[in-house]
Amino acid sequence: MPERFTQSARARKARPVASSAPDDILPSMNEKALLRAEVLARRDAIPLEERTRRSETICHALAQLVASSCVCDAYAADSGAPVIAVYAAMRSEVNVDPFVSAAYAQGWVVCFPCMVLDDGEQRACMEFYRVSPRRMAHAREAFLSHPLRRFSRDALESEGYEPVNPHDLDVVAVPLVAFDDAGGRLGYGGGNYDRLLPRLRPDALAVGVAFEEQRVEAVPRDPHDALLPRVVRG
Ligand SMILES: Nc1nc2c(c(=O)[nH]1)N(C=O)[C@@H](CNc1ccc(C(=O)N[C@@H](CCC(=O)O)C(=O)O)cc1)CN2
Ligand SMILES: Nc1ncnc2c1ncn2[C@@H]1O[C@H](COP(=O)(O)OP(=O)(O)OP(=O)(O)O)[C@@H](O)[C@H]1O
Repeated sequence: MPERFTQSARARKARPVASSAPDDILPSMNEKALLRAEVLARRDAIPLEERTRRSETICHALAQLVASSCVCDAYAADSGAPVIAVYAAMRSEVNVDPFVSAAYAQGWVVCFPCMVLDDGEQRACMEFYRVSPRRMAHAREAFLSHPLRRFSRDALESEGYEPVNPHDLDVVAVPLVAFDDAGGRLGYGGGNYDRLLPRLRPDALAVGVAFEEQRVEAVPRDPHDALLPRVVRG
């Protein structure tokens, strides 16, 4: 698909930022860029077969965590289904496909992120779209295979995809570049999850997923950084 869907494509690599940034934020941005590059190299070095095997273990633990959380208890009482945000793995991220399969098998509602650009806006924002098992192949071609591309909200809507309000998310599996034992987290540098996490309901379960190689002593922390105390790692 779907060039008609796409407004622009940008593959991004971690790199030190340009020196035009204000002095007060430059040190942590450069520190983060260097840490990002170092941890991504460590994650990329895990052989694919091993990543697949360890991803399955992580997914199993994640499914158990969600099933035993009070989020699911609440739905069991009124026979509704929890709304779970996941992601389509890129590069060497933990592959959460086995968790997605388990979620569908439980009848949970599954949502994926997509970078959306509104008319006249410069900055894309991350929205979550519900994807039913029936629509999975369509969604994969439409937007899941291009996590960094920016899509037109109207084009997505005309294909039947409506964004989910973050307030309606019960569980969010957060992709990570790096994390520490104090809840510090680092992503690809878009600030997307930093913006999302404070918008979740207080009772929502946000949980990072990562390989042990992604744990670092301390992630540099800025005022905008949202903490993520829970990480399922393997
Ligand atoms: N698998 C997966 N999917 C994902 C994510 C992820 O981490 N993993 N994302 C996790 O975020 C989003 C895509 N990742 C992105 C990472 C960086 C930028 C980015 O740097 N964007 C702007 C900077 C922000 C701005 O415009 O001010 C840019 O391109 O300059 C965009 C998207 C949504 N889907
Ligand atoms: N809540 C926010 N409001 C405005 N800008 C923000 C917010 N959170 C992050 N940003 C901006 O996003 C940029 C990237 O931040 P940072 O390097 O911490 O991202 P990250 O944690 O790696 O990304 P992500 O949150 O997508 O995983 C920074 O320039 C920061 O100013």
